[in-house]
Amino acid sequence: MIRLQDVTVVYGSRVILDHINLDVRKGETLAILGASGSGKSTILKLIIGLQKPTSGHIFIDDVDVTNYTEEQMIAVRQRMGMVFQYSALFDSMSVEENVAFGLRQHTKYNDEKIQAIVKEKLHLVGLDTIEQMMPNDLSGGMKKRVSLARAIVLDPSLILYDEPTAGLDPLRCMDINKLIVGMQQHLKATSIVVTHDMDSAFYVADRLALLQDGKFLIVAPKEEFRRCENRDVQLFIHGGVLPEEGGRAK
Ligand SMILES: Nc1ncnc2c1ncn2[C@@H]1O[C@H](COP(=O)(O)OP(=O)(O)OP(=O)(O)O)[C@@H](O)[C@H]1O
Repeated sequence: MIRLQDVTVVYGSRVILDHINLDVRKGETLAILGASGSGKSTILKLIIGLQKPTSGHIFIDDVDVTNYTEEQMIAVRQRMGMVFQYSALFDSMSVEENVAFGLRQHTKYNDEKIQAIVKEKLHLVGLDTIEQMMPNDLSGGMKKRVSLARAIVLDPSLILYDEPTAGLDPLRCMDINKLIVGMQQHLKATSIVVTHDMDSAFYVADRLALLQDGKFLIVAPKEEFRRCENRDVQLFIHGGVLPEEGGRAK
């Protein structure tokens, strides 16, 4: 579904991604982990075409989109839903207008149909009867849900999540984790989740990828990732402190 082939991204003299390869399979949820500044968001930007690689190729549904123009990418992006860090809702628009945005931009549906779809998507993320509220009146968790409803409004085949649980308390994090799994099951979409949150990654993902020094240290199914004996992987899993220093991890 998504392939990054020998991709390098250089900003000035800094190599952010160094000849990386990644396949994201249709229908799976892949979590991309890594320290701050390791290039996780850059990978999302490459996939949605907001960033071009310095070298290498990006394939979406077997089509090489590396050299697509912005106009060509707009059509590709319609098959993608993006849940931004901090929700990125339009503050001057109601919840309904926020969720309807993609429909108004990319379809010719009448108001009645748009309202029905907005209602259905809000219901899917567990928010009923809040269409007329403004983003500033919503809690952080509700904003994330609205952001997710907006992302799925065009029934995307790929959903990209940038730090979906950032800034939420543990209960709200679990709400969002359950929603991510629910969306994947309901829409049969492929999902990529960029996160620092190990618990969230293990909850939502089929496979996990860890970026370090411009490369993937490991890309593996959840259990294989958990059992990986590489010391840096174990340090990342355990938040920098190994359970038994000198124990299993090396
Ligand atoms: N347009 C740009 N020009 C120059 N440097 C950039 C640009 N975009 C990102 N960077 C740098 O590239 C590095 C990787 O950024 P990126 O946002 O992909 O990291 P990240 O892993 O998502 O970090 P975080 O977890 O903090 O969001 C960072 O050091 C960032 O400052």
